[in-house]
Amino acid sequence: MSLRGVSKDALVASATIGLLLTVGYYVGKSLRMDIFKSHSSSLRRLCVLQRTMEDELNRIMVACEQSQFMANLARLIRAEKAIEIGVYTGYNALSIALALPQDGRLVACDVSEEFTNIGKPFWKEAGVAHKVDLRLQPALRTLGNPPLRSMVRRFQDSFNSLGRVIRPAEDDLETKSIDQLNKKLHKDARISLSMLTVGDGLTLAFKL
Ligand SMILES: C[S@@+](CC[C@H](N)C(=O)[O-])C[C@H]1O[C@@H](n2cnc3c(N)ncnc32)[C@H](O)[C@@H]1O
Repeated sequence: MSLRGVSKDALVASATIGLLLTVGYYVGKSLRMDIFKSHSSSLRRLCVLQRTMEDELNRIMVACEQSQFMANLARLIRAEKAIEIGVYTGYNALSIALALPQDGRLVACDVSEEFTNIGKPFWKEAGVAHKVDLRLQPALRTLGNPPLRSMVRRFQDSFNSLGRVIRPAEDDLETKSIDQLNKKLHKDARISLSMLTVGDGLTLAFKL
């Protein structure tokens, strides 16, 4: 049989090719969108990194591999809420916010508008600004808020302070505080503890 001189086989073949091309177009489009999204978030992180490197205090920034690891942990436990204590230019805040779901929430605590203003525009560009609840006041005040206390299930903190914590100097209050925290955590039977020598040190404390 033929339709206006075109054979049935030719019609089936052209319809199949048309279908394949349409499916291919949409699959390709969605793959390109995923690749674009992932490139775009890496690019935003790079922008924050670049801007941070221009700051004279840049050595206080989180190590990139530490931030990447924490963001992957957040993905692994499917975290929906997180707290960043000490935002600086917001590199880690951006990594964690990207790892949270669209309706996730990151309470970001810092005392410096000057520091946080450096990275803030990139949270917006990366499409995660709506997840970040920046609180510009001492973190103790923010965390004293009861609803936030219940958010603290698992937490990370820097523990090593560039190795000084092994033998803190008498007048080094900051390092002594980290040393005391480590000792306290070590004795705490309510948590399972893990310490990693990544960046300036990473303590993982999982509430049992
Ligand atoms: C080591 S940096 C944080 C690095 C940051 N997490 C990152 O992604 O690069 C410490 C930050 O803690 C902030 N800070 C110091 N005292 C604070 C306090 N009492 N409450 C909240 N933030 C504080 C400082 O302004 C600084 O930005």
